[in-house]
Amino acid sequence: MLELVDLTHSYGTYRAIDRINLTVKQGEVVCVVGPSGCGKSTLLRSIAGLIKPSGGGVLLEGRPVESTPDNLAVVFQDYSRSLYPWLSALANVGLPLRRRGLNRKARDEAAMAALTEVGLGAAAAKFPWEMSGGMQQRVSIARALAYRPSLLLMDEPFGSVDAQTREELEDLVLRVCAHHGMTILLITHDVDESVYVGDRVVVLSKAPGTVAGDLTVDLPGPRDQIRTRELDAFVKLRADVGRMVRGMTNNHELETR
Ligand SMILES: Nc1ncnc2c1ncn2[C@@H]1O[C@H](COP(=O)(O)OP(=O)(O)OP(=O)(O)O)[C@@H](O)[C@H]1O
Repeated sequence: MLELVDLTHSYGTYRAIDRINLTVKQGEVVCVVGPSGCGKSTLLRSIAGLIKPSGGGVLLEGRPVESTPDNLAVVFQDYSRSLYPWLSALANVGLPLRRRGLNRKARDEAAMAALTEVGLGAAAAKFPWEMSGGMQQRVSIARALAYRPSLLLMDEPFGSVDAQTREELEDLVLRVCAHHGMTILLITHDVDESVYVGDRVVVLSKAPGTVAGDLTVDLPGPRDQIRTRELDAFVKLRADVGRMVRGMTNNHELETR
């Protein structure tokens, strides 16, 4: 459903990402990890049509991405800048649904259902400044989920919330996306999270970022925060991804080990 072909981007003379080739299947959860500054956010912004790549291209459901596609939603790490402070949680979640052509009543119903799904049904009338950071990020996630995109892009979505909220949100996103058959591309610097959340982990090399590794996460589902992380297979995968991020190994070496 998503295809990146030789995707390259430079800021002036500085090359941030270099000939990234990647195919993501419908319904897959793909995590992208890599060292700081390797171009993860540049990659996500190119897929979202927020920047025009200097080379190569992005195909979403067979169509070239030239501006932000309709069938896509993005969740950023910085929730404080992604919600409108003058709108209630309900109105923030309902706003993008105008693009779906829904009337006010249908928008409010869908927004309320999404807020309930993230545990914020009782806070629908609150404004962002009346909510904690974790609650605001839940609202951002509810907004993306309510929109029912075919592709959900997430850039460090759980990076600014406390550890317990983070675990709850990881499980929530996995559950809702699996239920609605959404495809997820999630960027994180957290190796542990990438293995817990992903069906696949794509590792970018240090700058300019290119695909250094692509690992299938063959762990039983549904994932469980305690039991999954105890599995020998989880511990091994986490070590493999950790080595790849540090440039100590690659796919070929892992396959021939
Ligand atoms: N708008 C911009 N103009 C110039 N350089 C930029 C711009 N955005 C990013 N860069 C540079 O491109 C490189 C890649 O940045 P990017 O934010 O994509 O990396 P990242 O892997 O997401 O980083 P981090 O893990 O630290 O968030 C960095 O060296 C950064 O300084």
